[in-house]
Amino acid sequence: MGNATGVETTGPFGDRFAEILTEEALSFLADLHRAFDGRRLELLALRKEREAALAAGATFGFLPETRDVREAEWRVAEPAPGLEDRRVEITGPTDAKMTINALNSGAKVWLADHEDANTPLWQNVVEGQLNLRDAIAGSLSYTSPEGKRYTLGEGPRPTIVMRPRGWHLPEKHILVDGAPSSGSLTDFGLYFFHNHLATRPYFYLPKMESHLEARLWNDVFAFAEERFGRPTGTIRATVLIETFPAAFEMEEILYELREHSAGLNAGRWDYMFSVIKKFRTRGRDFLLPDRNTVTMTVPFMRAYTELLVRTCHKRGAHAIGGMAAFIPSRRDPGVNRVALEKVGADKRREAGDGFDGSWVAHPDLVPVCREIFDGVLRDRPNQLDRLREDVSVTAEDLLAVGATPGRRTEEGLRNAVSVGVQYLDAWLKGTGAVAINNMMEDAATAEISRSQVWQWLHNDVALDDTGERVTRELVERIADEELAGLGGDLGAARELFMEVAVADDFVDFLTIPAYERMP
Ligand SMILES: CC(=O)SCCNC(=O)CCNC(=O)[C@H](O)C(C)(C)COP(=O)(O)OP(=O)(O)OC[C@H]1O[C@@H](n2cnc3c(N)ncnc32)[C@H](O)[C@@H]1OP(=O)(O)O
Ligand SMILES: O=CC(=O)O
Ligand SMILES: [Mg+2]
Repeated sequence: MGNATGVETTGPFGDRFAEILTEEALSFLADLHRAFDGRRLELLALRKEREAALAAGATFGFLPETRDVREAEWRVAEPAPGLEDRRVEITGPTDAKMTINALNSGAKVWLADHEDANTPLWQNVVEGQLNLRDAIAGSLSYTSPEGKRYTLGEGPRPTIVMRPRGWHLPEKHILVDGAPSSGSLTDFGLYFFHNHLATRPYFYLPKMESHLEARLWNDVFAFAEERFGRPTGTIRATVLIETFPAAFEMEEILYELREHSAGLNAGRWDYMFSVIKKFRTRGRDFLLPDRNTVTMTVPFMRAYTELLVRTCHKRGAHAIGGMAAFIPSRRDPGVNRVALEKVGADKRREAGDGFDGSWVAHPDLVPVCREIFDGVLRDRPNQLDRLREDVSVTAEDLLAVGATPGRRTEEGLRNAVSVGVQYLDAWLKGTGAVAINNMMEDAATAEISRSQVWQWLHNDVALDDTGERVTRELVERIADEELAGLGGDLGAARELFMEVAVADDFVDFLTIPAYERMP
């Protein structure tokens, strides 16, 4: 294990961890920490201030102080090599099998996920970096417990875009000058350090809440490029617009990162979570119906994606669509047909709206996404030329949450509790993405489940079908009933779910108390 000054790494340590945690790599992480962690913590404190203002009655709007940025003429950097054509992007965690399957999937891009689809178990953090490094070197292979052998195929491989953790998460196994380091800087720093010469260092940036947070990432990138003598713009980043406040700062976020920008992505699941979270105490104007009925065509979601495409194309940036959660099945043709239909409809809407490409959760969904985008793009690599000047979205349109049609039902509540607990059980055991009821569940979708329960409970909601009030007792009773049929010991996951779904204090991210429970 490397021995950089002021850095302490704490176990457990696997066989090849020393190949990632070298003295030089840890010393780079320490430099990043010393240069940027103070600002990270200040920006997290600013989030709290904004949230307190919202609770006191404030709202979101386009910022008066950045009007100049919105009105000036500027464009982001030209699309970087390997990112010109992003018509189909597969996402997934970085364990060896998924890494190989994603790289053999035929997608144009692989989002290598250390975020929503990953439990940041120390082993996952370091082994993920090993797998990425080995995959980039072409040497990654894997044999499953059943004896199936996995190797990288000969065909063209997707461009790798790595997604580090969000600014809010610490990495408690790396202490710098006695303080836990940042999960974002750890994931970014290790990936950049080990791979910037072997491949193009591209990133997806999650869960940002302001252009000041984008400025911090931009400064981190400039620091890394300068430190290793790489030209400006070597690093590229696609920002997920997946928080409510960020939707009001899309132009500013692109502007801050303009030399490093690779566009924006519509991260629908965290966006929905953020909408619930930010206005959770503000009563009926922000109350959403059952999660599964909030589709991408309800007014406030439509406003957000339309504005995203228009904003990106005005600035020469790619607009990338999000994740339809339906998972295909190789065993059940009925489930498979429904997934292909639902995902197909979602991708058709995105391609028609001007998105340049979109996400899929599973290799069997790559063809449907590709065919739909092929049909719209034809021989063009993207549709940056579709300016969508017909789109006009106001702050009121983005805020029109209360206009969402639908009902709050007992079935919706049961689904939130059951799926939420099952997901947390998987997360605590080290798996950050799972299929439950043929739907992809990850940290973002679980956040919706638990925050929706919290919101209904704390806004005195009566269910539309039964008339029953949502109380702690009802949620506990539903948990008893739903979990009884599932088997296994779900006690730890249930306790965590109750902490984040019914306690009076709203926990910012469920991954924070969940991470505290990890070794
Ligand atoms: C809100 C957001 O942030 S969305 C982005 C984050 N979320 C994700 O990335 C989720 C990605 N998807 C997944 O993790 C998986 O598809 C799951 C967990 C939902 C379902 O996975 P499984 O239960 O393994 O599905 P299934 O059994 O149908 O998989 C069939 C094969 O495809 C592989 N596979 C499935 N999804 C993926 C993927 N995303 N990447 C690579 N390979 C995959 C499986 O490893 C399996 O391979 P095998 O036949 O060699 O064993
Ligand atoms: O990260 C994507 C999302 O939808 O959340
Ligand atoms: Mg997300």
